[in-house]
Amino acid sequence: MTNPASVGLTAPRKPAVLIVDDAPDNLALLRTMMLRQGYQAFIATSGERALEIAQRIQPDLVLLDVVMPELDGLETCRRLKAHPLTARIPVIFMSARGETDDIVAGFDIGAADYIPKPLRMEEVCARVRAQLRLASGSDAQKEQADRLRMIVDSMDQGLLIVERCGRIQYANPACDRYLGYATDELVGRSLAELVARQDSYPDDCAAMEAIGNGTREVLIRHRDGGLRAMDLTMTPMHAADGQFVALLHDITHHKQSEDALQRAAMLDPLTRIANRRHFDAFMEKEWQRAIRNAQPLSLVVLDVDHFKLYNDTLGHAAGDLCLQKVAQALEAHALRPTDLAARYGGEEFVLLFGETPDIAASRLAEAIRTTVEALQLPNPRSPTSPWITVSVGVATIVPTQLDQIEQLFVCADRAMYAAKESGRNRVETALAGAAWETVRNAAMM
Ligand SMILES: Nc1nc2c(ncn2[C@@H]2O[C@H](COP(=O)(O)OP(=O)(O)OP(=O)(O)O)[C@@H](O)[C@H]2O)c(=O)[nH]1
Repeated sequence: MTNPASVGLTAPRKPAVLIVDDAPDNLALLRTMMLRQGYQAFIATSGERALEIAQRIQPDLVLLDVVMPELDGLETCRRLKAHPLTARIPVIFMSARGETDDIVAGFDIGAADYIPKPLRMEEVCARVRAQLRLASGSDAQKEQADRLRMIVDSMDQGLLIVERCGRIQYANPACDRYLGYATDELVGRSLAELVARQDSYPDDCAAMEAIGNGTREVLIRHRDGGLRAMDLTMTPMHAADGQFVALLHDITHHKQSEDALQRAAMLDPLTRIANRRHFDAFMEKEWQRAIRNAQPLSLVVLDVDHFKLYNDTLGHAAGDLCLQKVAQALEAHALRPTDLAARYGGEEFVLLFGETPDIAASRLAEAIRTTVEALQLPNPRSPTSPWITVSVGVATIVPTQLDQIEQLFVCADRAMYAAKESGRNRVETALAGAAWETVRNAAMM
């Protein structure tokens, strides 16, 4: 029943009471009483007429005589309850018969109350008042429930009501999109099952405890088998002990762009190989690992020969392309997870080879040098070669806590400059044994 007064959208209107009785005296008396109570009063002298009026005006209450010719009160009430427009209108029976069967039958078909005849007007008024109060209360409740349902149904976030052990009691329509299951398929499943976990828990309760209260980032197993990154917020429902409201917010796109940003921050934009920042961080980790495992670490520093001439002859754009090709050739030689090729700046590149002794590193450096030369990128004015070539310095160390990364760079740089000085397009290896000790001692002084 949509009584605008209970919705609170318009000015309160007087409750409307439909009085149905085949006795005109009764009708007149009741009508007067209802008007005096401040209600609108409508009258009908037969069941058929009552049904018509009720559908048209949808009163807030019907006072219905049981004994009437043709359509009696019981049948009228049954039809009122069967019609969607009038089903929720409270009906109070009035009957002189007072027989238990009638009273029971009346309540069974949905009557709200029963008043025996002869009518005592004060009692009639009190019962009408009570029923109107009840009806307006349940209207307001329904209104509130409808509004809540509308909000939950139209939410973009997934909302679940979950028991302490993770059993899902309710899921809103957004969960379908988030998890790939229709809402009724989710009811009864365990939320813990849907959350991908690294560790194993003895049971779902333990898993739910691990998920815990508050917001955390989780990977949700979608029905299609894929994993989706989501924020899961678990809030205990104080009104329902042991139950939680779980809110799911998809952050996959956010995570993807975050990952893309992170990856971009590690790459050199021109050559798409690692940049200096990434290389330095990688070097730091490999350095510490080499100390722990007492393993050799080799650094290769590489500089393009006569690159200024190349740029001046063929233009800066061709120079950029050349650097990209050299970078690809380098990266093709950094194959292990402990290897990394990076552009260190300008036309200078570096490669780190973890767990690689000097002989193997020199061989790798030589392979890189020949690969670049074999690219046959013409460098027409180079006095060294008709092609682009590189000068390469290699340094190897088994680092200890006493050593510093800079020492290794200094050695590899010196070797690279030595390669330049001795004619370019060659590999020079720095510091074996005593020579390395000289640098090590010099660094410690
Ligand atoms: N096209 C291009 N050129 C660059 C880039 N970064 C540095 N260069 C150029 O690389 C050249 C390096 O020149 P130099 O340091 O004089 O050395 P070089 O000509 O290679 O001579 P050697 O190293 O002695 O063999 C300069 O002309 C820089 O402008 C870049 O990103 N793109």
